[in-house]
Amino acid sequence: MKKMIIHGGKQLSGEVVIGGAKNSTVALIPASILSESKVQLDGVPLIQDVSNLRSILVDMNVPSELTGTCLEIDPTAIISKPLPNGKIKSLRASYYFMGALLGRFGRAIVGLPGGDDIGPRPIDQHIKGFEALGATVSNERGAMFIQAPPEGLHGAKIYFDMVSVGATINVILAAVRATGTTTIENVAKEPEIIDLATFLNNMGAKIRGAGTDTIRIDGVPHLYARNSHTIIPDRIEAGTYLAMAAAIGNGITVKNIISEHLDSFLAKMEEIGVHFEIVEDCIYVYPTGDLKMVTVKTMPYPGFATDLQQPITPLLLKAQGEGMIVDTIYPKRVRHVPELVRMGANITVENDIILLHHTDKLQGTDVTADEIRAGASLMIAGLMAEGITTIHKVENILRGYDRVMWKLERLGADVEMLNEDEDPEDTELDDHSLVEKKAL
Ligand SMILES: CC(=O)N[C@H]1[C@@H](OP(=O)(O)OP(=O)(O)OC[C@H]2O[C@@H](n3ccc(=O)[nH]c3=O)[C@H](O)[C@@H]2O)O[C@H](CO)[C@@H](O)[C@@H]1O
Ligand SMILES: C=C(OP(=O)(O)O)C(=O)O
Repeated sequence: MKKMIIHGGKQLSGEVVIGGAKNSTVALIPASILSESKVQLDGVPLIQDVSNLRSILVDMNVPSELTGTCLEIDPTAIISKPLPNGKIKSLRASYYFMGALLGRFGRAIVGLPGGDDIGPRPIDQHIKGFEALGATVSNERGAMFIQAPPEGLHGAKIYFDMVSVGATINVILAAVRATGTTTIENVAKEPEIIDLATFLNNMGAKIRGAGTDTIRIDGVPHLYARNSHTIIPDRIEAGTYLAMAAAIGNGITVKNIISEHLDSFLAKMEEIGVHFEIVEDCIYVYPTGDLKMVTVKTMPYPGFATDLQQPITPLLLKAQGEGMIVDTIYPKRVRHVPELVRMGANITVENDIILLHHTDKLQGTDVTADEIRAGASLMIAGLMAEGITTIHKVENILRGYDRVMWKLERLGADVEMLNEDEDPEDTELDDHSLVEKKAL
């Protein structure tokens, strides 16, 4: 286990470049096994989730090579193998191997995914989609057994009961090589879904409507990757650095952003009173003055992302007045609150609503990152706080934030990462080599 030590209170400035979207990448890597030729992804974030997915590919005889941020995946000698345990449990998005294996081989045995504790995360809509395509699905000792009929999957009309990113992607992966036409209604509209559809269409798939409420897929028998695919920038990483820039920045430019993907977040920043300027794919955040407290309500895209409610919280603590955060996607996503309270934040949770009050100053202390965005929230709070903040379970941050230590240091932050049992005097770990070491 690792810990991050932050010597807080230093104003940050300069530039930070956003990496490829985690939530695209973790779908694109499983999707690559649908190709019958080599796949190349550009702009891959250097995160633990990517290392873990690559290690799952190895179990299927799919080698991959990471050069800088370019990942080449060779699925040409793939073998159909059950994946009931192991790395599957290490991340949520491993469930995309259900749809991808079903689409490629007509069968999948995949362990139930692990991942962050952010409240209940059922997969009933994924299963409903697979069944509509003709598959039989059973849960045996913690693994999903999914089997297409002897004649293969067939197109179907599917209506999701709720908007789900994961179910939308998983059913696309299964349906893309099915016979006939699949129509999925009430789908998620996230940019990462458009990214996946673009990737698959460039391999010969016929997917229309990604980014709208209804997706139509005409199944094709084979898919071949021919060009390299550049992953869209991570809008959640971008929002995290924008919130950090507003909270503790003395003028920061966040580069490689598609600002339209952050419309609801940027509207909220304006409402709070943050001044920023958008120039092409960069956003410059001015040092902030007086800020106004607001209410944040998370919604499916294009609404305010649940993944950004925690990163924006420390900034809101600087605002005058009282505010609240209502997470309609994950109402139990409040693991950061008791930790922020230990840092002196005036924040409470009542009936799953986070109540925010102006907080004059935060004080560094020992806190734990129980999940990725709670970790981001604590990281920003630690940078704002007086004294030293030690964040435990920092792996939860590294699983989804590209080269975070290096990026923070370049902004002028005084941060270091150590093994749990090490003293600050011992050798410091660097996040890049940490992730790289684990990459294959
Ligand atoms: C890898 C990835 O892209 N992760 C994102 C994805 O997670 P993920 O795809 O798991 O989240 P979903 O969009 O599926 O979840 C949305 C809501 O639907 C519920 N639900 C979902 C599926 C289902 O079968 N049944 C059901 O009840 C969930 O409990 C949740 O309340 O979208 C979330 C919501 O934007 C983000 O926080 C995650 O960062
Ligand atoms: C909850 C998240 O991711 P995952 O779905 O991979 O757990 C997240 O990125 O905030």
